[in-house]
Amino acid sequence: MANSIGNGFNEGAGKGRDMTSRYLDLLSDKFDSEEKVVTEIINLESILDLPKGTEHFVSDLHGEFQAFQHVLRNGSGNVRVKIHDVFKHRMTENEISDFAALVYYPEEKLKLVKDQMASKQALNEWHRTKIHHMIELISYASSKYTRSKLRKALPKQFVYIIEELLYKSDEDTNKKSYYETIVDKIIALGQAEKLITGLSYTTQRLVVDHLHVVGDIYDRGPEPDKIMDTLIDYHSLDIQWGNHDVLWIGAYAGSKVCLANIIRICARYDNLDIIEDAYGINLRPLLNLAEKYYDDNPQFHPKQHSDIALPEQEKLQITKIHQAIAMIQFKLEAPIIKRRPYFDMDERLVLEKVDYDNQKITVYGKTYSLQHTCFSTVDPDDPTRLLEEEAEVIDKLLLSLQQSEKLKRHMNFLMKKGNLYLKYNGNLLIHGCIPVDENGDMEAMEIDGSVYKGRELLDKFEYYLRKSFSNIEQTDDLATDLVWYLWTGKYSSLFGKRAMTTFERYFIADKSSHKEEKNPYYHLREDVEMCQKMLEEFDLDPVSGHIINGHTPIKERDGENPIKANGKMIVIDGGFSKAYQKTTGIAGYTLLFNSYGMQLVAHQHFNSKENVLKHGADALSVRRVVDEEVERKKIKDTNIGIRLQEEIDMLQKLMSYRYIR
Ligand SMILES: O=P(O)(O)OC[C@H]1O[C@](O)(COP(=O)(O)O)[C@@H](O)[C@@H]1O
Ligand SMILES: [Mn+2]
Repeated sequence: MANSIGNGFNEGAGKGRDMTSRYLDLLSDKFDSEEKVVTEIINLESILDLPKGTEHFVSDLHGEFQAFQHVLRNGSGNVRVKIHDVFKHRMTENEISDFAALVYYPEEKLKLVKDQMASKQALNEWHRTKIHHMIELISYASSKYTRSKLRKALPKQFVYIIEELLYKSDEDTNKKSYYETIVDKIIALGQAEKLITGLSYTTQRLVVDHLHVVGDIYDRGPEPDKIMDTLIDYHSLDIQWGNHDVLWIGAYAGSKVCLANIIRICARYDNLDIIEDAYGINLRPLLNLAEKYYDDNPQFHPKQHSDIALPEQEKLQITKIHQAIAMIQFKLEAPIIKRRPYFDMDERLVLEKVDYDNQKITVYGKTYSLQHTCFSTVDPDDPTRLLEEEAEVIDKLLLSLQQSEKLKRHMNFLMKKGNLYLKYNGNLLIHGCIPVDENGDMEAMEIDGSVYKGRELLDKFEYYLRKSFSNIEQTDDLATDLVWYLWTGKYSSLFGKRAMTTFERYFIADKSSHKEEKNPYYHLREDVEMCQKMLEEFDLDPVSGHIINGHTPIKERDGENPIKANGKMIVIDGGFSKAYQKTTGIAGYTLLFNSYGMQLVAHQHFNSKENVLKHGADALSVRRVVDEEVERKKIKDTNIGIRLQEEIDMLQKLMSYRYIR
């Protein structure tokens, strides 16, 4: 379940005492002398006193790898801030930007400079200066870390050399030429570029200690797989699943309806490459079915994501696939709704509500005409029955999906690092919401004969999601159905709306039918007391804690404020997703939480990599202080601090148990 830290030792009970001495015996294998115990205690105690590391929060990445990696490489502007701190009296703003660009994209920048330099000698000189600047920058950026932590962040092949340069002593006199020789030799041996590249990545790593991804890595954008690969390599992170992420987890875990959804969304956003090329899933059977039953249909044209128009033939093919998989999805929803009455989704039995003779539908008590229908595989007498071909196609797709090694790796990582919510350093991180009613009371949901609400309900959801993931051959058990419920159900903490109107959005012109009513959480979260109540529900301190949400794009353009309830609630979905930037008016929010407090960063737009390289780094992110710490926060005030303190307590016990008689 979501994190909680406890030492697991019960001093009072006899059994606990046995456990403790067994643990201490084990511990004494590692710390087999008094000196080793003492050294470790001193080491841990001094770590507790260091300033807390910087946490970096991002959310709603939606497959936008380029924008994401830019934010990651510049630490939401943090790299530039550090460069500015060190070099403001020695460099112009342009030089600072240029140096920042080198730190973000060292390989490309080095190549660019090499191509521009007039002579080898000039290039060597440039390398020499940059090495010195990098060492200075790293020395500053690492000042709140232990030496051992810094060592882990250094490029392996150069650790010894860099440490010599970092911990210079006696520079003015005896060793001056020694340090100069080191740098000269690096250049002479052709290692300068490698070293500068390594130092750049070290800097990127030092400015952010820990990353939180508050959900929605997948869907809409073109490269979620590259985001996943980047996250897998990242030094320290956690993930709070978004509704789109659980849709992918659900598909991998055996939910055919989740699978139909992910393919439908990929078709809708012209991203079928993710399915076919990135994950190697064979779409041929689906294409054959689509060609047989469907034609052009403007409602199912893919959304363009680049300025280059799609070739007509390709567009037509995607349009057909889009319809084929959407109809399979609507059919697959029906049996789940029927076998799980407590999902309370009868209104979503849409295919059964259609009047096929008159092309009309009655939903939520209102009758609408249908347009652009594509019901050629629907039997009006049994509208939700899959054709044999459709059943075969979805089975084949599932088989192919579950055999994708890359997807397996990515989904395993999502499960390993992910939770439905996370309590971290006193804050509650959650993608969507905590379902509440208009009075602000936790909403209850029945699952399998028992009723759950608030934190208990979320824990139950996570329990079933993990269960489904560990039985991927099960396709219609409760656990698998509940993963789909998390995507679209009324009391889902990830969806946060009463119903998803996908069918209406495709087939009904009247936009009032498209509206998706939000959970009252979304207006109640403006209220300080309500936020405090929710923090208490999760055993967090209502005074110092914050809730950090993603999921709902903040319409900055319309004056909406991402900082709500006096700073208790921070919503960081600003629209990495290009598809949503029109609505939000900005290009994404990120949040930084360092030892001085919390700052929200609003990114005005993400410069393309090429632009950053040619014209220097973008200075366009705007920072807003959310909360300032009265006293600088130290590691001892954090989650990690609590764990370290427990280790110290244990070592102290070991001292008296073993060594002090
Ligand atoms: O913009 P699209 O592609 O029609 O998607 C709309 C759908 O996405 C959702 O907003 C869910 O996605 P988000 O988590 O990104 O909001 C649904 O509620 C809605 O039906
Ligand atoms: Mn979302």
